[in-house]
Amino acid sequence: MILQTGDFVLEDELSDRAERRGQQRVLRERADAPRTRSRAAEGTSRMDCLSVPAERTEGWYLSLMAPSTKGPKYAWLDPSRLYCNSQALADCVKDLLKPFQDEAIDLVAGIDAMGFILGSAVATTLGRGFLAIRKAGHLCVPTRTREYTDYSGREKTMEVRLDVLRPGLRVLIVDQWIETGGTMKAAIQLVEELGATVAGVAAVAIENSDGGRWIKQRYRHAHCIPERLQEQIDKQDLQTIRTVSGSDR
Ligand SMILES: O=P(O)(O)OC[C@H]1O[C@H](OP(=O)(O)OP(=O)(O)O)[C@H](O)[C@@H]1O
Ligand SMILES: Nc1ncnc2[nH]cnc12
Repeated sequence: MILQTGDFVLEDELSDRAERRGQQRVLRERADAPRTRSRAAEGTSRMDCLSVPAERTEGWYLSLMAPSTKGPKYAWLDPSRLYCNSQALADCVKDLLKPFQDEAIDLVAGIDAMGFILGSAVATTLGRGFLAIRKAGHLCVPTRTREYTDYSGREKTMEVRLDVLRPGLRVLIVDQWIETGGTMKAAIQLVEELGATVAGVAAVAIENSDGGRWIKQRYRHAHCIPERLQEQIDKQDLQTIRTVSGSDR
């Protein structure tokens, strides 16, 4: 299968990650793409990451995500580009908070690393504090740790300090993305093992993987993917990152 996104095509190609998912996409420059611009230059001229459309349709800011040009060992999209746009970040946070309007939340926990950005924006908007759930090896205080495996297939460890979470505390856990769900599931376990309650889970996207569904079935959750795009996210096949909002900006 070949999908076109502006001057790039996404081609099927074999790899470890592809074998796990049964398919693979790698960005390649289109043969008919203008030759005068470098890929990096194309990335910046393709879409001004600071501009805001006159009409902000549902999920408009998703078009600001940059696709991976680095291959299967990397996350397939990079939402960090949408955080550069203050309106996009504000709208993303607003969307993530919609399901929690009537929910008591005492604290927002964000997962290392990109979950810190979104999580702290959510916490500030909500007027709550922020707890960092860290990849192991950084906290210089007593912690509880948990092993997990994420989309990369690698075994990892995350940890949280022991002196914040306690029974009765309602926590919203935020991360950038849920792919296999391994990372979020480990964070949920840490929060619950320390006696606190998971009030909900929020991420830019929650893929309908086994782990993603496990989370969706058990916890109040929020994400930013309009229903019509969820299938493309699940197939890791977002057909156009430039025009998801309906406007070719
Ligand atoms: O659902 P999973 O398969 O467990 O994957 C989800 C995790 O992967 C990404 O982080 P990543 O480790 O790629 O990058 P980061 O440390 O920069 O946030 C994402 O932000 C989640 O934390
Ligand atoms: N940021 C991300 N984008 C796409 N897929 C991911 N899987 C894990 N993190 C991801």
